[in-house]
Amino acid sequence: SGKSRPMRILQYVQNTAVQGDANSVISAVDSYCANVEWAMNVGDKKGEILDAVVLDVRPRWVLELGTYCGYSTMRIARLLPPGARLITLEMNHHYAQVAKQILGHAGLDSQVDLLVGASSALIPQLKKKFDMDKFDLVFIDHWKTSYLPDTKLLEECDLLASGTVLLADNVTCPGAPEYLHYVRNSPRYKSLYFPSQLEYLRVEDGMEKSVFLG
Ligand SMILES: Nc1ncnc2c1ncn2CCCCCNC(=O)c1cc(-c2ccc(F)cc2)cc(O)c1O
Ligand SMILES: [Mg+2]
Repeated sequence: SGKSRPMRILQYVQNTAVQGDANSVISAVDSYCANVEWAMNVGDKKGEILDAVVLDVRPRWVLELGTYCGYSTMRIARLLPPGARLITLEMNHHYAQVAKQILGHAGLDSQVDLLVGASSALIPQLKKKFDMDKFDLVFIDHWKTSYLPDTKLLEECDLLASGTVLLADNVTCPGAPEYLHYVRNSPRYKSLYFPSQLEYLRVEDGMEKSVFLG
């Protein structure tokens, strides 16, 4: 039942996870997608790399590009210091609707602002909309061909400070070759590859952590 894959994930979460317990919601999504049907969440293996980066950065302002069902949104939001904010951008209204409900089940909706629209249209509005200046952490997980143009847009909009961390999912599979070439060759970034596996599968993937040098 459930018309779409995100809807089926939401129903499984509502039927099995403990309301208000983010870790039980994360585990429910992982067990559904590992055992019932695959979905493009960052997953539990790469999720541990994401967790480690969030804990190391202790960010006040976080931007996520590509929400999907809100899985990585939850992983980030549950580790934020008090008063920190996570802004997540999702193109697809249906995905955004499901993500809102999954975040609500986890009790994490107060730290998260979910905007629906194209990242290229929304990024230039963020400073004014949220009265903020720079992001401390950006998690990039949307269209793989948008990684590079949106990184350049973040630079142009003066949303990156010296020390801002960009963490990009899927740089090996499906791959983001132009993005990788840019962050690995630009003198404005210090880049490091974290090898891992594609979510729920024995396929190589990895995440690229790139620190903006200003
Ligand atoms: N606000 C915005 N602006 C622009 N684009 C926006 C957006 N909001 C959303 N999108 C559009 C993102 C659509 C989903 C992006 N993610 C992916 O496409 C993705 C694909 C795989 C995959 C791997 C192996 C396979 F065989 C098949 C698929 C794995 C992943 O971890 C992925 O993140
Ligand atoms: Mg991904």
